[in-house]
Amino acid sequence: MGKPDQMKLSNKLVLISGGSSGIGLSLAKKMAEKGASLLICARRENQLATAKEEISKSFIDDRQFVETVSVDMRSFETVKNTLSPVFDRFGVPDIVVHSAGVVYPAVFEKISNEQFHWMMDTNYFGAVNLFQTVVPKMKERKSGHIVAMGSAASFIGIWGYSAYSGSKYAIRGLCDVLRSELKPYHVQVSIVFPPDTDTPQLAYENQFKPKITREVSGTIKPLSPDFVATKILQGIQQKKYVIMPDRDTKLLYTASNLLGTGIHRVLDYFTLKAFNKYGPDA
Ligand SMILES: NC(=O)C1=CN([C@@H]2O[C@H](COP(=O)(O)OP(=O)(O)OC[C@H]3O[C@@H](n4cnc5c(N)ncnc54)[C@H](OP(=O)(O)O)[C@@H]3O)[C@@H](O)[C@H]2O)C=CC1
Ligand SMILES: CCCCCCCCCCCCCCCC(=O)[C@@H](N)CO
Repeated sequence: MGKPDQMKLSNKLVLISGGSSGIGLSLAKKMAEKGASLLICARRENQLATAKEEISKSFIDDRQFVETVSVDMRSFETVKNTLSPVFDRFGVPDIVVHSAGVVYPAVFEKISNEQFHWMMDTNYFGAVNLFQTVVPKMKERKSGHIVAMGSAASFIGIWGYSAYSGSKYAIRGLCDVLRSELKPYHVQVSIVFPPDTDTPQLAYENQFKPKITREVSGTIKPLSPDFVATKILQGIQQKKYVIMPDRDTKLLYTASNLLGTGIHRVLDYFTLKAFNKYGPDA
C-alpha cells in the first residue's frame, strides 16, 4: 500500500450528485483516474451525457463504468425511488458526495421566498435526501464515506449570502451530528469548505452578485475546480472530517473558531469599506 494520496480506488463505486458540472465533474474525473466506477446524478440529461463521455476518458482499466441518473435532488421520494433500483443493480456506493448546489446572491429583501426554499431544498435537503437513502445501507454494511459540500459561507456571514449561507451553515450542523452518530459504524463523514471556485455556478452568480459581495469574497482569488477536486480526493483518502482546500480559507476558519462570531467584526472592516465605496444598492 502506498501513501494515502497515491492509493487506488479500484473496485470502488462512487456516487456524485452534481457530478455533471464544476467541482463534482472534476472530482468524478479524478476518481476515474484512480480506478473508481461512477454514478453521476443531476437533472439535465444533455449535461449528464457530455459528462459521462468526459469521465470515461479518464478510466485506467476496463472494469470501470460510469452511469448517469437524471434526478432532482430536492424531492426525497424521487431520490429514493430513483436510486434504490440503481443500488440494487450496481451495489451501494462506497463513497457518496453531495456536490449538487445552487446560489443566488443579493441583499435579503431582494431574494424571494421561493429562492430561499430553492437554495435550502437543493443544498441542504438534497444532502438529507441522499444521505437518508444511503446511510442505513452503509450502517448495515459497516463501511462507507459520505461527503457534503460546504463553503467558506458555512462559517462566516458574507454580505449577499443570507439564503445561501443559511443552507451552507445547515449542512455543517447536519454533518457535525452525522459524524458523531456514524463513527461506531465505521461510516466516514467529510465536509468541504471551498472559497470561490471557477465553475458555471460562479459564472452564474457573478451575473447578479452585489459589488459588496464581490469585493469581500474577492479577498480570496477563485480556485480551479481541479485543484479543489484534488484536495477533496486527498481528504477522503486521509479520512479527514473537515476538508479545507486552500490555506487562506483555512486561516479564516481557524480565526473564526478562535473568535467565534467576533470574526464578523473583522469581516465588517472589509464589508464597510466596500459599502462606503459603492453604496448599499450596488
Ligand atoms: N463554485 C464556487 O464558488 C463554490 C461552490 N461551492 C459548492 O460546491 C458545490 C458544487 O458547485 P459548483 O461545482 O460550483 O456548481 P455547478 O453549477 O458547476 O454544478 C452544480 C451541479 O449541481 C446540479 N444540480 C443543481 N440543482 C440540482 C437539483 N435540484 N437536482 C440535481 N442536481 C442539481 C447541476 O446539474 P443540473 O442543473 O443539470 O441539475 C450541476 O451538475 C455546490 O454545493 C456549491 O454550493 C462551495 C464553495 C464555492
Ligand atoms: C481574517 C479575516 C479576513 C476576512 C476576509 C474575508 C474573505 C472572505 C472570503 C470568502 C470567499 C468565499 C465566498 C463563498 C463562496 C461560495 O460558496 C460561492 N461562490 C458559491 O457559488
